[in-house]
Amino acid sequence: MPAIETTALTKRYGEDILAVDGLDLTVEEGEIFGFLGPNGAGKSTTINMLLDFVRPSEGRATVLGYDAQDETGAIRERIGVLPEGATLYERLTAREHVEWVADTKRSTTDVDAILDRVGILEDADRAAGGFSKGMRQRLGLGMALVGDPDLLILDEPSSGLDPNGIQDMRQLLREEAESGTTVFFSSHILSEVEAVCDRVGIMNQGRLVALDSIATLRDEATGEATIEVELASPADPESLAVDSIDGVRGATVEDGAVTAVCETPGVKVDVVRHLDQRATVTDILSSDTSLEELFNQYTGETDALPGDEVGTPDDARDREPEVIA
Ligand SMILES: Nc1ncnc2c1ncn2[C@@H]1O[C@H](COP(=O)(O)OP(=O)(O)OP(=O)(O)O)[C@@H](O)[C@H]1O
Repeated sequence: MPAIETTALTKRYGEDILAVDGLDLTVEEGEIFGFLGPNGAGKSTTINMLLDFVRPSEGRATVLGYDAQDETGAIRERIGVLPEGATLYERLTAREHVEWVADTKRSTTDVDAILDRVGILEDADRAAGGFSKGMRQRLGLGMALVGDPDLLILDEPSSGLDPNGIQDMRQLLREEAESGTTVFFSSHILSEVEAVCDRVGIMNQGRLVALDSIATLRDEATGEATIEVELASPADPESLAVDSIDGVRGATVEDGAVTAVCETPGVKVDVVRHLDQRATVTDILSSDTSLEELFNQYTGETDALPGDEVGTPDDARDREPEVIA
């Protein structure tokens, strides 16, 4: 049974806004799934439909096998949720917040252990009203962990966290997944999800434009890679003949520095071997498609767009103007 399954899930706001456009998505049990997309892509709206905070215009969704609209009680008991901008009660302490969720879920969870896991045990008896953004986020995450949920749904979980907090959060998500919990979380930063996710889905303008592991998405992207090789002494470009290497799109030789643009990252090794036979290589600098470039390719920010079975950014860009960004 998939942890989450949506079928043609659609949400319109009024006549003009198509926030989620026929989403078909399956998240398997035990996965850490990153739900990516730029601002306004439809991530929160999708999550809100899974949680029945928002009713779909069309289509349906199941969560842990239950209908997301008709069986919300059964779902709530088994999931943990960190909604976007989680609301806290200013006068309640951190401990009282977690206890309150435990009561609602009829869970005998160890409240202190949870507060410790999210790094706010020392502040357990302070009112949440005085908490920083990061502490609020940690508390929200703690509330989501109550009752050892089978599925965690987290909307932008690292929002407001400092680098240490982001690191702690990643660790916590990994631990949860190791214990069998499915983790579904949204983010608009690709590098943030790369460290923890098994698969990612990239949303753009309400549609899923990519769905795979980041490694595969990288392969499907342009794959272009650049290598710079420093030689011990200036060399004659003709004698180096870097252009003649299979898979090299273009090369420049300036004094002792050779720069080659390769069709795929694998060609970089051929360039180094080739040069090493003709000159003395003293240094190598290499770069692949950056995560940001990759993300931009899928969300239509550049001209070089990778194809994808699920849909392409071209489709997204070509749609009718009533579809908002
Ligand atoms: N209640 C609403 N009424 C009208 N439009 C809405 C409403 N909620 C969301 N939208 C619109 O739907 C689109 C998708 O928004 P959504 O919040 O789902 O995007 P997102 O991917 O979560 O973005 P972000 O990363 O900024 O949180 C946006 O254009 C947004 O303005």
